[in-house]
Amino acid sequence: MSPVTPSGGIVWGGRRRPPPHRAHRHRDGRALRRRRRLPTCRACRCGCPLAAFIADPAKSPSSKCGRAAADTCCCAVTAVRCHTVPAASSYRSPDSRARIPPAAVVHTGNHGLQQLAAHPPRLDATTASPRGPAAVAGTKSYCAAAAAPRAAAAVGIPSWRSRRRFAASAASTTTEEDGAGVEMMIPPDNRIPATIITGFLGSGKTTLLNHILTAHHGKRIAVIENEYGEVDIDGSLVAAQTTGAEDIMMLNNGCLCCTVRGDLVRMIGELVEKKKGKFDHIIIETTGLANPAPIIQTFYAEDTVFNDVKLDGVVTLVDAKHARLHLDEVKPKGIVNEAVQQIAYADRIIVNKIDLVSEPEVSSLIDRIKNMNRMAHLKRAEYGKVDLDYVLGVGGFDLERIESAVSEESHDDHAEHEHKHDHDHDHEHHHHHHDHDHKHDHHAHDHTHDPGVSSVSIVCEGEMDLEKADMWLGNLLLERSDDIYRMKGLLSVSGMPQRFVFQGVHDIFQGSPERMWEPNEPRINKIVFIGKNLNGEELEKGFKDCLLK
Ligand SMILES: Nc1nc2c(ncn2[C@@H]2O[C@H](COP(=O)(O)OP(=O)(O)OP(=O)(O)O)[C@@H](O)[C@H]2O)c(=O)[nH]1
Repeated sequence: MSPVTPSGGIVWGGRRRPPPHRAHRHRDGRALRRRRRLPTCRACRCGCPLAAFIADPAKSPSSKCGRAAADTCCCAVTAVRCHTVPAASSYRSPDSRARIPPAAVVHTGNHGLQQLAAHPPRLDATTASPRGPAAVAGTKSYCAAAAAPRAAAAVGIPSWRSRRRFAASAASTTTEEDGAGVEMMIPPDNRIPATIITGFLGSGKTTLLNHILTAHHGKRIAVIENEYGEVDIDGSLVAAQTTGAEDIMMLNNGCLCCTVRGDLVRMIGELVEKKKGKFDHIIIETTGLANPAPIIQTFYAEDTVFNDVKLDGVVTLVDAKHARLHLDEVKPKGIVNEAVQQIAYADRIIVNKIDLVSEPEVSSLIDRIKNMNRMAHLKRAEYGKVDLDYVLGVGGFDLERIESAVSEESHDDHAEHEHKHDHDHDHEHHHHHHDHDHKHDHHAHDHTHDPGVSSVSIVCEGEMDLEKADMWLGNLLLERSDDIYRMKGLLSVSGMPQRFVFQGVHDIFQGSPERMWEPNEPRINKIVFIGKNLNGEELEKGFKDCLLK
């Protein structure tokens, strides 16, 4: 289930079920052995099999913060959050089981894209686009009553089949369900932005934090500092250098991504409750051994966090001298390599300590990092000295910035390229991305240098068949959501006058129609995946098969 977020996006979570005919067949058409019926989530009735959560409670975002996870899937946590999204007023679903924000576009499990196409945002009479002047003015209008049946569907619909039927009828009905001109205003997204600073042990996180805190930016920053041990060394290092204007909260004796995640939720809650209005930004410094994924998920899965705080970006420090050692480390099966994860989830990467290595060493490290995460911007630095707007106000999880994220995927290469020119070094330039600037055909990168984590980007012209795209993405996430760390895309959907943007972290997915396509604008689809063992050719084929023939 999914709400429209305060910024107008749609969020949903949980494992998707494939349509029945697919669920009972292997890809090659062989019939599957009949599956044992698994208990399903009781809280949101999404139909998610709970086996994974029962077998591995750690997989449930709720389990770490003390909520019972036994009969609740990750969607249910999302559902709780959905119902408490602040809104001008709230809609009570027909069965009165849940409060739904009035403009909630509640997805129907497997047909998020289709639902969106059926009910794109209705433009305000005074606005040209939901992301145009309306967004600047901080208002967006959506069809209110259209949310009602979807909300009902979300809280009470028992099976995938009926949800699908509902989606189909919603798409074709335009009378009372559409609310006949009733429009609701979505409030602007006033949630407090939060930045996660991560990076391996000693990479320069605290140094960067001090650089931010001591700079003149006019922002009032609250800091949550996580230390593995009981003694808050970093806390004193940070505190000693600040003017005392900022709040520094310590989270000791555990790592944010596991043992003290509940404390993070509590701490953010406290900050918001007691000090709202007294700070403009939250910075969270993780331990050097943190896996950012569960921390990112906390921002979506926990009401107390989601309602008041939005994740702005993940900034990862990489120690130019020692990174290779950590990236090369082979971990036992099932254990993640934190250094790799920290790069894979980053929106901004700072290759720090470049004073300690030669230029060719930095360049080859940068090439390697870019192969792992092509979406993140990358800068070199000494002592974390970067412009503040490089790390604050990133909008890495903001749908309004998706386009630049997927388009600038190539720009950074150019920036890096220019950088190389600046330094006038004699080494090879890589023209990896130049091709697609000139032919809007296809292009997929499957970087195999790092067998683990890589980026795959696909660009192709044409219009997407919504049903096929929905099915493809649904099945992909069903099978591979553990391996797909980040995903961002911009789609040209057949019949949708706006561009459709989306971003996801594993199976938490956020999407929204964006500005109108210009009359002569080429209908180009772009999608970028970052994940483990990605097969670029397979992804490209699956994606291109969704194009209207
Ligand atoms: N030579 C050099 N040293 C640096 C640079 N950046 C940071 N350092 C030093 O590296 C050491 C570790 O920096 P920190 O900022 O504490 O690193 P950290 O990532 O917070 O470390 P942990 O909290 O232990 O994970 C400190 O002594 C810094 O002064 C740099 O660019 N060049």
